[in-house]
Amino acid sequence: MPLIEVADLRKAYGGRPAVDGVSFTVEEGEIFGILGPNGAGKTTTVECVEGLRVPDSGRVRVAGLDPVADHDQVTRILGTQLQESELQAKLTVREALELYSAFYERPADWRALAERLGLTEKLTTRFAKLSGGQKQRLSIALALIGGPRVVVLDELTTGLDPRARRDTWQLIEEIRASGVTVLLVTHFMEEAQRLCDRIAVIDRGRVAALDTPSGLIRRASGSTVISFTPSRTLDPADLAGLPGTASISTDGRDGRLTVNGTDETVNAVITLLARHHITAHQLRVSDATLDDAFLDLTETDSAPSGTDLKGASA
Ligand SMILES: Nc1ncnc2c1ncn2[C@@H]1O[C@H](COP(=O)(O)OP(=O)(O)OP(=O)(O)O)[C@@H](O)[C@H]1O
Repeated sequence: MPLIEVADLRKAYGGRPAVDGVSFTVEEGEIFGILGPNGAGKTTTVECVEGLRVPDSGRVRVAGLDPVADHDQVTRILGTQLQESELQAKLTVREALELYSAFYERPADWRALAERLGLTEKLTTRFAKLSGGQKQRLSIALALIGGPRVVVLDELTTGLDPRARRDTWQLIEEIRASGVTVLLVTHFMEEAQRLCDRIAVIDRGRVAALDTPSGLIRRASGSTVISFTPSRTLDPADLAGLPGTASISTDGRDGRLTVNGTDETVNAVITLLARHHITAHQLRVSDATLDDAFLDLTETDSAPSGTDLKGASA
């Protein structure tokens, strides 16, 4: 039995569907990612899983339990991240850990959790004085304090600097290694690609694709990226007809061409260049990234380019 089951979930606000028939399952031990542009319905979906919102229709189960009807039991299985507004600014780290421990019959040892999350030095620091990364680590500690089987982490690394983000990724991997399943909502492609076993790409309230990161990349058209600066002008139309070509873009500054295609396209591009006696300067052939797949799988007007979709669209 999957640990989380969501089937044909629907939720509308004021008649406007936010989640419009979402289905997925999360197996025990997975890091399962929910990825999508702003307003796609990610938070609404996970809040239905957490029992914080009541679905209009569809089925949601956590370890076979209904998150709304069996809310108390579900909170013992599912750890949720703290919202910043939930903690008093003057509360110290130690007080927060003790307070949250008191919510559970058999809480985890908060001292060990604090040690594992690098918070031991900060036990007497007030919440308001913690850095962004420390607040996130405290939020993870509080999500784990009830000894959950699954933890929901929503936009965990948004606003963190690259080092704090990488530290948090390591923590997420350690959480999974300790046997806790992770449901991760993220805007960051690199994060999803590095951490998740499987990803549901949600777009406009629906699952646009559900696969492993590499499966999503393969599925998107143009899984091989060829880029080069031609020694003289090359008409992109000549490239468009080559086998496997999915898209072509030109950098207006230096005329560098980028072709998304297949392995077959690589050979065809090289043959074409040779035939026209054109040298390809700084020729690079690489695999497409999850970024490329994401843009291909989601509607273009809601999917700005770049790795930080939230930042890019703000
Ligand atoms: N309480 C609410 N009342 C009315 N509309 C809402 C409410 N919560 C969410 N919405 C709308 O539902 C849609 C989906 O929102 P949701 O927060 O689930 O998306 P999201 O994918 O998590 O977005 P983001 O990445 O921007 O956080 C959006 O159009 C949003 O404006």
